[in-house]
Amino acid sequence: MTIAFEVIKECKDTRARVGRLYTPHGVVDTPVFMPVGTQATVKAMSPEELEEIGAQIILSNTYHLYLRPGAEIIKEAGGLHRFMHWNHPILTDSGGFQVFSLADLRQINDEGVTFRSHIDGSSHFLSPEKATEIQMALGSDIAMCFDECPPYPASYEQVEKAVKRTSSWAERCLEAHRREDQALFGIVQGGVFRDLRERSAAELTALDFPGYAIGGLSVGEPKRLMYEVLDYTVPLLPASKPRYLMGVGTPDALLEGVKKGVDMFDCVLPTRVARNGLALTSSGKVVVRNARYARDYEPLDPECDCYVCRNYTRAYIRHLLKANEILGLRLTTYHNLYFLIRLMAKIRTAVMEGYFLKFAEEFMAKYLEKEV
Ligand SMILES: CCOC(=O)Nc1nc2cc3nc(NC)[nH]c3cc2c(=O)[nH]1
Repeated sequence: MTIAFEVIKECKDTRARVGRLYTPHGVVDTPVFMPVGTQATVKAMSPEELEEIGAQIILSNTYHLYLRPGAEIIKEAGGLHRFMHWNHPILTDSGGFQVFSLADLRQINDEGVTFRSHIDGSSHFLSPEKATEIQMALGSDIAMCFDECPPYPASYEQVEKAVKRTSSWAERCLEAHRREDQALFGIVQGGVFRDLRERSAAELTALDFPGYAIGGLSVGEPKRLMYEVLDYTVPLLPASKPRYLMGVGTPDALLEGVKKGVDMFDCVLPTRVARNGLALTSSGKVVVRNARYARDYEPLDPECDCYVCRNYTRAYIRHLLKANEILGLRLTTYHNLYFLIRLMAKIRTAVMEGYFLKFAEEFMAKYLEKEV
């Protein structure tokens, strides 16, 4: 068995659950937040710092690594774990979403996708088989099926077409997948249409994947619509397998997703907003670049016990960011990742000890009470 998942504790009054994901590179306690390491690095963080922060599993992007440095180099280097010196679990996406959102798409048909590289304009073709081969070469612990994620809003016909393709491409990925030490997860599409979500889930669960992602969300739809889709989509997935909500998210969305039964999350938010000088704190967002922090000698988050909050002030980090000093980026990123990973640890404890709903309510009351 390349991957095994066990539910350790279920919440009484919500769908939240604590689980354990066993992978070839180690065990992952869920619910888990996965830092995004698009180009084989979580921007501005070393693997040792990620371990210090408590990161259990990271995500890397197939589309990017295929274009640069190329799957062959990473394979020759001994695979992605060795190449980037990260000896814990790695999940790679299939490249589908990236092609749609980054490359200038030349053509998409039932065979696959022809696109021009966003780096040098060269022409490429990605198919379910190719996306699977690349992920086998990278050697991630969890690979994702090559899917079609429609934009939002999208017509019923557009979404239906994407569901059909995603299901047929999922079969082709399964057919092409040959690595015993790598799990392949299916991705449920269907946009915001209940019958299409039901159809996509039925077709994918029939293929008996070891885990399932809920795709096609966090693509610009209102949050309440995302939550509505989760409410009727999560129950369609096998309770004994991990459920992964892609591209989510903010602290409130993480809490809501856990409440609705999601086990795995990824989002560029903590690293991306750090680059804009925004820190996540227990009482809301702190835009530490603002002049109001020039003489603020408090830590980013007075309630945080991370390395950054124990040793640096808002005034110093603001100075670094204003001066475009690399350390400013690093410190803000370190804290933001720690904040989200710590939040997931608190959520796991709250579920284990039976006070998750109370924890979620108290956290949200504090977090959204003000833009600090
Ligand atoms: C992470 C694995 O994903 C894939 O291989 N395909 C895929 N990726 C997505 C990434 C997304 N990020 C967001 N919001 C930031 N929404 C996403 C949806 C998908 C998706 O449907 N399909």
